[in-house]
Amino acid sequence: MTEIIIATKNTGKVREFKALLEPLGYNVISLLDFTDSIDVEETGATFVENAILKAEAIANAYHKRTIADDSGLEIDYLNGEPGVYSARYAGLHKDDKDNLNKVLEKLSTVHNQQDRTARFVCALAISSPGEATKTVLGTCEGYIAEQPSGENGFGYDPIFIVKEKMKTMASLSSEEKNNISHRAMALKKLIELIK
Ligand SMILES: O=c1[nH]c(=O)c2ncn([C@@H]3O[C@H](COP(=O)(O)OP(=O)(O)OP(=O)(O)O)[C@@H](O)[C@H]3O)c2[nH]1
Ligand SMILES: [Mg+2]
Repeated sequence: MTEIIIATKNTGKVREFKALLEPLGYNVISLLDFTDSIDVEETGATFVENAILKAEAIANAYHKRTIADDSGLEIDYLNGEPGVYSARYAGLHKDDKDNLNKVLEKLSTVHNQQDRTARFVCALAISSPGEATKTVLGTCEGYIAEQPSGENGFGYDPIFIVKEKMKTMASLSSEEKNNISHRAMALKKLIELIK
């Protein structure tokens, strides 16, 4: 089995990467498997810049092939917010519920669905010792719901209505999400690039 590090501490992401990569023969390890893992500051202005920062820092620290994911939600009415600040939108304590409530609050006067358009974006960077870093981008279009629904997924999934399904991401099964998500789209491109 080919071992690959996913440079994340986000349990939702780890679960999805395992489901997507293990059937292809990859042994997925994440920063949750290291007791001494380093924290990489996300100082980039874009998802791609942050994914590169995380992938290169972890590949250099552990001398192994590493994929990093920087992702988030872009809401058109809010000029692209929360964007790269998605994880820490309501503060550095990084609470999913507080983050999605802040979004609902900011859109509380906007009732026309056409004014609530949004997309999930996922940038992946892959860094291997001695090789140039490669990046890809995946997106998933939708709308912000007026209230949360669904129990699956993580983050903003309960308030993100997937355009293709007209259901919230959190109402989809993990198999359905992993067929259409921003992360799945990006990973498909990355696998083409590295195989
Ligand atoms: O509902 C969601 N479904 C998704 O599929 C999804 N993907 C990303 N996000 C949001 O965007 C932040 C990423 O920020 P992020 O890339 O910096 O990750 P993170 O800080 O959570 O972990 P790490 O990978 O940096 O260790 C996350 O925390 C979430 O709030 C998602 N929300
Ligand atoms: Mg982060």
